[in-house]
Amino acid sequence: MLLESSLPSALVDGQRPVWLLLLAAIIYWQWRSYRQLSHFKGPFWARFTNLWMYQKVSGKTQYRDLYNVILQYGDLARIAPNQLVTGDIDMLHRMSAARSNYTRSQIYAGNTLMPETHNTFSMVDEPAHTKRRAVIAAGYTGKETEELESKVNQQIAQFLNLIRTKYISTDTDVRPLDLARKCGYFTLDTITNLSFSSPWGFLVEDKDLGNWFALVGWQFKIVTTMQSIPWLLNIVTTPWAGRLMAKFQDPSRGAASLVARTTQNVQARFATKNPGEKMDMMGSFIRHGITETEAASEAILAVIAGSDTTASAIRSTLLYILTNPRVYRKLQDEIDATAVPSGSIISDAQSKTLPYLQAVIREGARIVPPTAATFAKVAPKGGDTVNGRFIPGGTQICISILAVLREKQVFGEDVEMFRPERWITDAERFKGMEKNLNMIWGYGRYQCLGKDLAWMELRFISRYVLFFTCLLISLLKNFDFQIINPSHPWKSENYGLWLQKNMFVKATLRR
Ligand code: HEM
Repeated sequence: MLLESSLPSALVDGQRPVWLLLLAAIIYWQWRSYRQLSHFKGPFWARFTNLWMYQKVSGKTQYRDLYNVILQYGDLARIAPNQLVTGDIDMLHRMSAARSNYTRSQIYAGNTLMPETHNTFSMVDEPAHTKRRAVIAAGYTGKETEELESKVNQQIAQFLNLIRTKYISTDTDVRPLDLARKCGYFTLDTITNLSFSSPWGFLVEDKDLGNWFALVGWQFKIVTTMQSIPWLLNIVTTPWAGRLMAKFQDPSRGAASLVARTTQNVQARFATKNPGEKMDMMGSFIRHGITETEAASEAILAVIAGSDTTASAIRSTLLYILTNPRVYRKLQDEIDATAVPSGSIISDAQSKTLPYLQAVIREGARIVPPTAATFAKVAPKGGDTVNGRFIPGGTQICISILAVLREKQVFGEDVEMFRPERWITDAERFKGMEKNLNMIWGYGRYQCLGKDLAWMELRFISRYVLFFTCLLISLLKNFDFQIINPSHPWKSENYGLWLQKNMFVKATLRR
């Protein structure tokens, strides 16, 4: 009696069978979704609900939680009713290889940056993705970019100039320098210089133009949150939802300001007599047949993907150098002993005289992967059998890059420690570590297109190392840095991409 009176009236009148049927359907659906991956272990709640993943995303530590799940339950652990996680390099190759029958998951659709226009990174339609990749690939190799090195150098010079003119401290006058923010300015100016032959001027103005850095945190959060809840993702990635959201955005602030500015740059280019004439990334896209709308969406992707990842890599590496006096001293000694004019491009031969710097850069990318998103792929229709276990078709498989970069058999027992010396080893061991490290770029047909630009092999030294090397050499050669607050050196949160801020240092002149 009491129970009946506390139930909704629909349950106690004539509609009771309908409600019971609905309840039975829900229980059956839950049971079925639990059953399909019940032979994979994982956290208890993750077997029944996506809220486990949502909670980890909101906790801003998903990248580490997924690694811990693998440590506890083994590889191919279950992290949601329809999701597994892997840190096994063979599995990663299997899913992304050129002829793999795995596909991208719907999560990628959340990377749409303009309503109704997909970019390479948001395309879930495989043939469309392959076609678009072919159009833009040449622009990303850097081979069609005139004066690539000098464009990077211009920005390094600008960065050094900013520190020299505004942020040099003395014993009596401390001028805190937020390296996190300035590295972001540097990479945004560099990528816009490479894309449009004209940097946007964050460094010159020393200003967060369009409030990008101020607002990026909650914007990352919205994207990753909806990516962790499939039904929400399906709604927000529909064209009408995209149009609706665009209406509420202020084009002078945050991501919308980046979109507006990039679109203006692209429109200006298409308004010229010969839009494909300039030898920069945009010129290359146009020469390879891209339309104006497609060009805008690809340029926005290049600006966001190309700036944030690289800035994170530079910040993290710098933080680990500055907080490890032994490494800092050894590196500075190596740089001082090398006759490289500050800010200039080092030759292949010179690069070989800087083995420790290369080790530091590799170890920096290993200890804090520049991006730690899940990049989930989907098992083929008929399913797949991996190491004797059947993965039903449609299962999403996420990547734990941290598991790849913390593999003890490959990197040694001290995987949690920043120790560049591990890279100075025999060729065989180095090859194994490099194979794992290379996974920071993804693999095969989905691999990062900016890799060549960022880490292009110039035999021994890569262009990423070049990009990076020149900046690190210049910074460490010219200045001494001291973390201002060693107990809170920076604020770092992970939303797949990193949100790193407040990395205040005291910079003093060395020469
Ligand atoms: C340290 C720097 C960087 C890292 C670690 C990195 C990593 C990645 C990863 C892991 C992916 C996704 C792979 C997958 O879907 O499985 C990706 C995609 C992509 N990255 Fe990067 N990236 C970096 C820098 C850059 C730069 C500098 C640019 C542009 C100039 C760039 C442009 C792209 C593009 C366009 C894609 C989409 C490729 C596709 O969808 O086919 N990235 N990157």
